[in-house]
Amino acid sequence: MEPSVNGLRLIADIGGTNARFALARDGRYSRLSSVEDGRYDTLHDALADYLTVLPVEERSGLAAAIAIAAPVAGDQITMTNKTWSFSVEELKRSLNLVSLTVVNDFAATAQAIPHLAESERFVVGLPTSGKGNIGIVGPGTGLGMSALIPHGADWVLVAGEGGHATLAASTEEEFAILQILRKRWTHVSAERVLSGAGLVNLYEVLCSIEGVEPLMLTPADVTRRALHGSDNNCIKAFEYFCGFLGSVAGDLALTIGAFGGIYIAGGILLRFKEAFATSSFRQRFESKGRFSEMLERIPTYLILDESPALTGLANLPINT
Ligand SMILES: Nc1ncnc2c1ncn2[C@@H]1O[C@H](COP(=O)(O)OP(=O)(O)OP(=O)(O)O)[C@@H](O)[C@H]1O
Repeated sequence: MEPSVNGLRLIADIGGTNARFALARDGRYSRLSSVEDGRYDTLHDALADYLTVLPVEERSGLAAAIAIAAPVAGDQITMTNKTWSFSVEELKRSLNLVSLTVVNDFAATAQAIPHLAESERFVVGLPTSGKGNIGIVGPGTGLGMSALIPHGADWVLVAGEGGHATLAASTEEEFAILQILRKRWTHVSAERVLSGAGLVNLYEVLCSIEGVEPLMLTPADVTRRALHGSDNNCIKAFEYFCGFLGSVAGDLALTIGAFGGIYIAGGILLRFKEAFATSSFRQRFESKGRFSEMLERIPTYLILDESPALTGLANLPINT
């Protein structure tokens, strides 16, 4: 990768709803700008708009690193929960960048973990520290998942698409919810309940179980009505959301042997850390039959930084 002319790195965290842009140098970033993706037709337009407000001396000869909510393999990238699609090579050329690195957004989030300040992670449950493999799971527009594996003094990033793995039920009530969701989609992935849209799906299913007509609610409406205690099905939707997340996070911990902990990212739960801490999340995380004792020793953290992927991109070991 070519270094930038002035040591600056353009970084961008592109989610299914929100895009965040900044300029990084020496592992830190500034000039943060957050916008809704919906304002632009293409990623090129969103990046070009950010670049135009930068002073000329900062915008020329830039190297760039982008974290995107999409599988990253090869030159052509297509976002999962958005219609944006682009060629890495063409984007680099059209924006006049000296280099462009594109990684999965949860790979960049994983890269941020060793750089998080104590104040940016909120412990949920009893164990407060651990050592070893780390798992990351994050409900936002979609459900991201990744792992960080220690390798000598370094880390190996593992980006996957675990949010699209099949969701399992652990109780009769969850089974009833899945039965209804299976009428909508033949494959019910974890993302169908563990995302903004997933909160609404849970609310609608709970209404249908009770035989009441659901209101047209946004994800933010569901959490607001849940936390105000004003709507029983919203309260239950939030509770099922946290319970399913505990189960999925526990599965990730078992799968990768995450003795270094599981980190919860994404733009939803950091707004509700107290309610999340008192939910069934941790009990469900540990509730893994004969392996409960193993889970009891694994810490779980909520990341309080809204875009840890930017910190990850600022620290990505590339030559800028
Ligand atoms: N107060 C809230 N309560 C519940 N959900 C919310 C709230 N505010 C926003 N959301 C939902 O959070 C989601 C956006 O999350 P986030 O900010 O992590 O977006 P993103 O980075 O674009 O997502 P992703 O990386 O998953 O593609 C949307 O589905 C939105 O409706």
